[in-house]
Amino acid sequence: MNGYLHLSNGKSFVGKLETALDGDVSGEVVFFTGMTGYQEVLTDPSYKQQIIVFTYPLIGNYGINEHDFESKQPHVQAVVVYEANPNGYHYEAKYSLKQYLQKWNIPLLTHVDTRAVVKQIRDQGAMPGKISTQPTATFPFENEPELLVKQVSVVNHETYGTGDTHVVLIDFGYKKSILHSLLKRNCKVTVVPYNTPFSVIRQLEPNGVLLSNGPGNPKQLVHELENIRAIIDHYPTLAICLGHQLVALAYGGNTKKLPFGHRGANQPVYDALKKKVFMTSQNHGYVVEASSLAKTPLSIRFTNVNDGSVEGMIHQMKPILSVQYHPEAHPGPNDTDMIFEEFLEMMKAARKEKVYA
Ligand SMILES: NC(=O)CC[C@H](N)C(=O)O
Repeated sequence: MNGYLHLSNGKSFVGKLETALDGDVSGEVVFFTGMTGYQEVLTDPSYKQQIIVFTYPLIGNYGINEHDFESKQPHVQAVVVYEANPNGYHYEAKYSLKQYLQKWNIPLLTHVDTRAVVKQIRDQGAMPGKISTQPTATFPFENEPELLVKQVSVVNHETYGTGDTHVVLIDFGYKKSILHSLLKRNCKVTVVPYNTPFSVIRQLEPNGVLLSNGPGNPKQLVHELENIRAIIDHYPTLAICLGHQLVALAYGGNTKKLPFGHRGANQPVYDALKKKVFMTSQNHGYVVEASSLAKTPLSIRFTNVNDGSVEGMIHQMKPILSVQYHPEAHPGPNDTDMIFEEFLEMMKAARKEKVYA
């Protein structure tokens, strides 16, 4: 049956609705440019409430397996592709793309002119949209403003691994591969809810803290900034994506929305420390405003080569490292794996000096 993607600027695109739709589905329409990695994208909690348009025209070739999930369930609101492979040609494939989405009641709209959709978003920015069986849509769309992080963060503490370096991972919607990047480096990790007070973190006696990625506008978390500031002031910190944006806000910097975001696996980033360009995996719609950092103790270390935006910061005095991109690289190139090594070094140095006990 026909289905429609309606954008809030009034443009509509027809396609074939492959899954059942109980009522219209709304979300922010964003695009992902990677040729592979759709399973990680579907299950990354940072995509919560977003309608994802894949720019590569054939998605689903290798199906969905049991290992590459970034969380226990998909978080995207709906999926728009040109062609969805009805099979999954891989010995580990457990479901086809359609079967997997059907299982979770997530709409799949195929045979949409995805190039035309992306042109709209690139010209006018990521915007609200709706998947519907009706050829016309009513405006305005009722959308968002609830706190998305609350919906994806853990409720209780969860402990993983038995390693000798203890990291508290503050969960704003973490990807499993971030946890795995720590576990494979002999860390013990305690995952805690996004709003865990500093006093509770202190009782856990971590060697370092990791502020995770997560969905939504970082400014939705203004009420948490004082607590986040107290935590990162006391422990070696690695902050990824939403976590990085929160570090900037906690020190008095500002964030703003990018016109159409960075979502893909080949975003070039310049490292001013190593004087090298790395290819990175990314998924974000907001960004730290470079000029807002002038009055903070933070300096820019990484910059996006395409648009010059801030991709990572270091604190001038404290062991705090933050990156806008995804060093865990799922999906994506492993160029920036060294970020986790640097985090381990920061924790080791702090232990030696006994600065942060
Ligand atoms: N992956 C993330 O953590 C995304 C951060 C934030 N939600 C953004 O879109 O910018």
